[in-house]
Amino acid sequence: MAKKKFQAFPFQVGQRIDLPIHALGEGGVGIGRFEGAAVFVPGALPGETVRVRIRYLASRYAQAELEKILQPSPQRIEPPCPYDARCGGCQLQHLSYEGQLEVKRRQVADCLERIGGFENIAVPPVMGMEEPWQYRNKAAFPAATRGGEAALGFYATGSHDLVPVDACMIQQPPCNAVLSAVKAWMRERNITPYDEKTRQGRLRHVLIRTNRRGEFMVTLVINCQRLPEAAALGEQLRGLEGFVGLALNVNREATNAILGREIISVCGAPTLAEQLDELTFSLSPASFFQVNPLQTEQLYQTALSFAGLKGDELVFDAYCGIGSISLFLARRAREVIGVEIVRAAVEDARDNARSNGIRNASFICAKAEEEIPRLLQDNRRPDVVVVDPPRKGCDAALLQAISQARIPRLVYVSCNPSTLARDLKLLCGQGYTLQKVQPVDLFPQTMHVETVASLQLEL
Ligand SMILES: C[S@@+](CC[C@H](N)C(=O)[O-])C[C@H]1O[C@@H](n2cnc3c(N)ncnc32)[C@H](O)[C@@H]1O
Repeated sequence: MAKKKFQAFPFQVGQRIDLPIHALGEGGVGIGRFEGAAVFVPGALPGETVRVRIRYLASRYAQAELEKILQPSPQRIEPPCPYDARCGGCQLQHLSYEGQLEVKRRQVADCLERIGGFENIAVPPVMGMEEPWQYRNKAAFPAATRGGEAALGFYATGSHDLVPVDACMIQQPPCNAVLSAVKAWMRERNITPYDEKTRQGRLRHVLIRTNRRGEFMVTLVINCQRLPEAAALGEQLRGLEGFVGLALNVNREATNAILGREIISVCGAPTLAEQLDELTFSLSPASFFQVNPLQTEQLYQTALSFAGLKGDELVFDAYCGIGSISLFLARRAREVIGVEIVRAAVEDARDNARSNGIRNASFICAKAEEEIPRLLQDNRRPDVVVVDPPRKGCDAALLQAISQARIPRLVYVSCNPSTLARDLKLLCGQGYTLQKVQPVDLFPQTMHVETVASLQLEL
């Protein structure tokens, strides 16, 4: 059954209206209201008045195309990246960095108020970067044929249309030189890009992982079992400063997942090392790792300070990934137990603990919502629980178990302010008080924001 349209849209498709923009929504889309109806306008900024053409009426909102900026925001700037209008990677390059941080602060405050019902919580300024460029340590460039030529680039927003790129301004420096070398090799060796429709072509993605020491590792995701020409690429990459390794990843499935299971080393080392604070992490092509190491240190230091550890605590780290937060905490706690659903990440976490000489952190491969209640039933009572769930937030069963066990302190690290606000509301309905929140900018030029919240059990 077709969804009922908003009762009284005061306009029709194709109509032009002038609209003040008051907020940014998901994906950095400007939001305005016209006679009560919400209108989404890509490219428009809060504080602007814009002329738009209505393109689409959904059940509760309209989408419109920006035709003219009648009154620009003082925070509007010329996007420095030449691919900005087409590439789907960044959404906020047309907004000054100061403006980006304020938009993110307001987004967190708005979710806490609207979804969480927290009216009196002060959201401090977002912890931003001094230099909000060249921060990413990982890029996955899809390959495709464009204009009869093999190309690497990024997809346009909401599509699989490749925008060929020569350089990306948010990647750490070695990435762009490596990208050029791989593209030259593709042309010289006639490496055919994968075609999603025909499922023909050999190269699907090029993954470039870098670190703050200027080192890099390349993984070619291929739609075949072997790629003999990769040896020649290995030779060329060895000539670039910072080369660590080249690997193949076989992915022959008709899937949107970038990586397949099999990884074959071509030359060099199979992992790249990255340092966070004094901890060293060894990253294989498939390992999850935060993409902005400098800001990850800020995020984890904030979580650590919110945890208020004195040295004799037992801490649970739910959704621990490769154990990076756990290892940060373990240096200040008696014991840390991390719980993570992905087996390979748990193995990485154990290796990382070993290689950093940390003996008081252990890792369990399980669903947090099942394992943590089990640990609590076995009388393992933590002093602090840290949670860092995926975008959908924590499973309600986990939050229920934590509050029933009356765990004194909780630190919530979140990549989604909406689900954070939902979960904080639930916890505060069960005896916790929200003490403070701190947003941290791990993804400059994009709409994403991380937030750390601290909760205390009311006595
Ligand atoms: C946002 S990441 C956090 C990773 C880690 N704390 C870090 O900072 O690198 C969320 C993690 O939760 C894991 N995960 C997803 N669902 C889970 C579940 N039900 N139980 C345990 N872990 C889960 C994912 O595999 C992922 O590693």
